[in-house]
Amino acid sequence: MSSCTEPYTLLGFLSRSTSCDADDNTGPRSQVLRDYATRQFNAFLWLSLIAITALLLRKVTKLFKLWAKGSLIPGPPCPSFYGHSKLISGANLTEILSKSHEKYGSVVKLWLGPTQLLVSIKDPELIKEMLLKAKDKLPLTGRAFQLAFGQSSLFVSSFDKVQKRRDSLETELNGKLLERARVSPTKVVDCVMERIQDITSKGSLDCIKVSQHLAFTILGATLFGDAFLAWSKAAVYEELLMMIAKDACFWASYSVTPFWKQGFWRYHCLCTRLKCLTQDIIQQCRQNYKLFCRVDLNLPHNETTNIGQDAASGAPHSSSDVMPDSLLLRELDDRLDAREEPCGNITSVMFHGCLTTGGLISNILARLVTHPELQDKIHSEIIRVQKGSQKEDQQDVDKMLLLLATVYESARLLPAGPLLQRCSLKHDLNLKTGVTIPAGAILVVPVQLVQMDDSNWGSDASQFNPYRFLSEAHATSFTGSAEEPVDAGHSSFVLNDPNENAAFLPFGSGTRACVGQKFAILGVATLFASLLKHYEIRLQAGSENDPKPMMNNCVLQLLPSPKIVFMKRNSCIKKEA
Ligand code: HEM
Repeated sequence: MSSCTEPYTLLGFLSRSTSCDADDNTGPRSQVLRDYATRQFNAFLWLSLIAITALLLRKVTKLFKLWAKGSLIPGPPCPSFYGHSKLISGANLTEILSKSHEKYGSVVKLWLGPTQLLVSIKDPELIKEMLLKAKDKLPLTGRAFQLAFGQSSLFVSSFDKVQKRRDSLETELNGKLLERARVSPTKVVDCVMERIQDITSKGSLDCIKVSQHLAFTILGATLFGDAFLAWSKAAVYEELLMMIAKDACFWASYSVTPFWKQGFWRYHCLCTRLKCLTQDIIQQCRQNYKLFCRVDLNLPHNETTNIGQDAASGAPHSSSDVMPDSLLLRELDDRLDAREEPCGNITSVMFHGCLTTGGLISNILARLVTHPELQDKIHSEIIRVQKGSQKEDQQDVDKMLLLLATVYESARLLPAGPLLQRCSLKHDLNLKTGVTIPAGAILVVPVQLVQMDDSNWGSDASQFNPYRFLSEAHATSFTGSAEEPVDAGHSSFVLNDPNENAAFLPFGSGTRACVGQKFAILGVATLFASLLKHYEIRLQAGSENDPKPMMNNCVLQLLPSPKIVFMKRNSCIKKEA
């Protein structure tokens, strides 16, 4: 029997074709080829169909699981197919959650649509457990940062992607950078005061404006060093940051990036300019550092410092100033993944740090001007601590208990946002109470409610009372309430660690907690120690003194922002700054 009559496969057919070509005509062979192609194509279609069906089945199973597990969590019944989304879009979510928690307990669910389950937790111990176990952030947060500043390894949804960078940033922030933030406020205050004088000469000054400058300058000076204080483009950088903050959440809320909208391209252009400016300041830092090193090699130390100062366009610095900045910038700028945007991490940290720190400073300013007696006490405390201190230029804020308590209390009463948000992208979350939260559900903590709840903070929970963070040295437990104000200046009083109360959450908690907490608290306290030593801050006559918390540029702030004036201290004739 001829080999040409053997059953065919494509390989067999092709290998035999040359030998058979001579005596066969081409008709049956092309037929065979066509049949073969048809079979392969059919097989491909079948495989695709099976894969798509499996994918859909997986999605449907996941959806059924979400519905089944979601139905076990207490919450108001769904008013329509779209769940409570219509209700939420027209009203304040915190208010809705407050009512739901009152009715259904400490874990409550709301459907934001047929596929989106929101679970809110209000009990501090459960919150602590959830924030430890739920390691991912909502994709929306990651998208907002990515859209503005490109791929980075901070503020990303998945915990695995941020873990390494979080740890190294935390070490730097709580080490060298904290030391630096403790030393630089006098320079920062001087720098900001120049701008404040400029603004007051043109019009009035409000808490938000001042705090934005202060936060921006202290963070910039800490991250980029003294070169930042002499940087001519700093004002443009600050303005761009604020313009981006206005729109960041809006553009990120589109599930498909709206390339067809003109407004988006304007926003994109602002972000690109901000990234270029970040590169510019980094370049300046590096040049200063290189110049400093060159000079350092050739000259004795005293001369080195002087020449280094001249070189840095008038920015004074010393060798200890320059080194940590360069290390941190290298650390943040070092891309873990080739797709990461150069400077993406640095710009993200500046963005988050400026907005949140600015919010906290503005809140403290508003409290100080509406509580002048407290401001006087803090001023006395600053003077008293400084008298006993060896270092003239450094603020010993650890001993300024009332000042620190004021920072804690201001952060408690007005967190950066009304909700902390998390999710567990891959696994269901089993809480000790037996509640199971399905994977992919949006987990929120209504921080404003928790931080103003009588059961966590006592009957004066909604009042501004920094003394709640101070207690007598022999008192052991910290309940959060302080019936009798204590004399903070008396050495027998101690400052309570705010994190001992599980309901203190302005910096979040658990696996994705803010890595800048210690840095922000001590940095802001040091800044106020410098500011209040030289200036008295007063409410401008006729200004609003009962502002309410509202969202402004991505953070909660007291609005309308109180108008303030700065009065120089220790001068016979107090003059307005
Ligand atoms: C008053 C100032 C600040 C406030 C109120 C604040 C607040 C927060 C909050 C609420 C979170 C989310 C926490 C959670 O979900 O559990 C967060 C995350 C974060 N914060 Fe801050 N923050 C402040 C300053 C800073 C500063 C100055 C830095 C760095 C220089 C910083 C770096 C970070 C980082 C890197 C994260 C993300 C952690 C992650 O996604 O894993 N923060 N912050």
